[in-house]
Amino acid sequence: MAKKIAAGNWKMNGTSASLSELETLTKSHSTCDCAIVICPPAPLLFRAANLTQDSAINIGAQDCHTDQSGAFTGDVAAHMIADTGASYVIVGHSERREAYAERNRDVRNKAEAARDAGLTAIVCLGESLEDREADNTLDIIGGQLAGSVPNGATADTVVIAYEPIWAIGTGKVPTLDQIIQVHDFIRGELCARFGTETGNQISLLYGGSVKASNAAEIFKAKNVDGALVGGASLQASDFSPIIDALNTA
Ligand SMILES: O=C(CO)COP(=O)(O)O
Repeated sequence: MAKKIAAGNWKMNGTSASLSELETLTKSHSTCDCAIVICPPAPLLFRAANLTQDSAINIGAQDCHTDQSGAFTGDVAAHMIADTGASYVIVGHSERREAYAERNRDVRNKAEAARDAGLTAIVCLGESLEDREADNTLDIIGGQLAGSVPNGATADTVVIAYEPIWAIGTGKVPTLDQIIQVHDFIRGELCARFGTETGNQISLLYGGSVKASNAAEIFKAKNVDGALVGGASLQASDFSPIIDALNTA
């Protein structure tokens, strides 16, 4: 059985004042059947990790570099993220694939760097609207999965997030059948590549316009082990009911 995970991606939102949202979450979810992960902007990682130490909340970064050190101005290495006390890192988010031309090979290298630093990589996959309309969704997802996930992946080193690009921040959500089709496909590919035991243990998250009002419905789907939430993770009052929906799913 895969671990259930409620993950929040704050993207480029939040300052030290936002740590109060984390404090609220820590208090309202002192115990939890699922893993809760909050990924704030890099400058908040250290304080966020300190604040949530010994709580049910885990902290993650939103990206890492492939190398350990060097002349990469502005970049952050995976072991530096681990050094803040964070335990997860998102890699290959569609916003980075697009804005920074990250290819599958880059994403895989980042996921390997994360693994080597002791972090769990949340590897993001997702098709564009154009891909979906051309009926290429499974081809695209299959290619991203094969190219972005390192060999020897385990449930401790990799989590997969399926985020259709057209559903991110748009309020548009795929039908349950569309989510199920892609998640079943990903599960099958993982089992074929890593064996049934490991393939079934790797958590598969859905992301794209998840809100308190639709979370319970999405979590009903087989092979949906949780969510990667953007906008609705910024306020504890919006994210808490999503965590509760996952807990009771
Ligand atoms: O990109 C996302 C999470 O990584 C999803 O963002 P929204 O939940 O704001 O659609």
